[in-house]
Amino acid sequence: MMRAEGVGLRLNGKEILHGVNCTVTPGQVTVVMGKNGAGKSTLLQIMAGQVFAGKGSAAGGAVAGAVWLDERAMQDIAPADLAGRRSVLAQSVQLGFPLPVAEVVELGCYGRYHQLTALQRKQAVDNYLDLLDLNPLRDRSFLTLSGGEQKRVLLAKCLLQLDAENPNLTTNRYLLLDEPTAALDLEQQYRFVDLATRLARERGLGVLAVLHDLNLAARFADHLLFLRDGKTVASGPPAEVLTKTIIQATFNVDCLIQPHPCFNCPLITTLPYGKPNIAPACAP
Ligand SMILES: Nc1ncnc2c1ncn2[C@@H]1O[C@H](COP(=O)(O)OP(=O)(O)OP(=O)(O)O)[C@@H](O)[C@H]1O
Repeated sequence: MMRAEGVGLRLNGKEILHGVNCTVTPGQVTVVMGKNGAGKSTLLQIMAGQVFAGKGSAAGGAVAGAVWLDERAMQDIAPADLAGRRSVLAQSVQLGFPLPVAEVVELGCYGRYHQLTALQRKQAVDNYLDLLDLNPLRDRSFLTLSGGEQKRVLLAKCLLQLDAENPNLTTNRYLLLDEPTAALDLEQQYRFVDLATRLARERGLGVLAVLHDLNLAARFADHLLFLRDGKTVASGPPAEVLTKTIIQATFNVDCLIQPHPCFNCPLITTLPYGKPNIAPACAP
């Protein structure tokens, strides 16, 4: 299990996070939601071990609290070990040179490059290119891809880093996704989250995802954490925390919550305040 306990961060006099707890369980999907600037990415970076709890952050603030990866303090885990235990899809990634797609994906096995033969590396790359429907793009420069295509390439690299499809690995592995569906078309959004969920259910990965879409979260999350201004508004299973009051307190929007007509989860329609032209049946 990956756990953040009482995580806090203050930067330039501003409280970015305060006393936040977050758990990622192998086999499950935890989704973090909140308005822009709520502290979601900061929490994900701290949980990823990119900013150490208990030590000064790169930006100068001290991180309070602790992060545990399977009961070991995050800062005690060697980078090479950490690389095989968790991978991170960042919100935005800049690549300064025109690497072909297949080579970007191959960077995922950098940590165990010399343990694999050239053929094994190629097979691993082919496998994850297939999984993400990227074969037609394999020789294209990463820099020429659309934003959504780049996201899929980077996910393939993250999954290869974890050897995510390998059923023989016994250590827990965690996939941390910061707004993975931003820039994806509707089909790809669904496929991306569906794939992450399948890897959790079938391969036992623990998934932590920052999402902005309440309905994707309602459909796929096992656990939801709502943040506002760096503080926890609510945390729990979707059935408990997807309420009008909590959504209002987190996002400042009103909403209508109905049973989903197709899936066993709620369907949330957000409603702007003060709109007189809402049909009476939808009035909050
Ligand atoms: N070095 C810094 N100094 C001051 N404030 C900072 C610094 N770095 C980040 N912040 C602030 O911390 C807050 C949380 O940022 P974070 O990126 O975690 O938000 P977020 O919830 O992921 O937002 P978004 O949905 O827009 O991606 C923001 O208000 C941001 O401006």
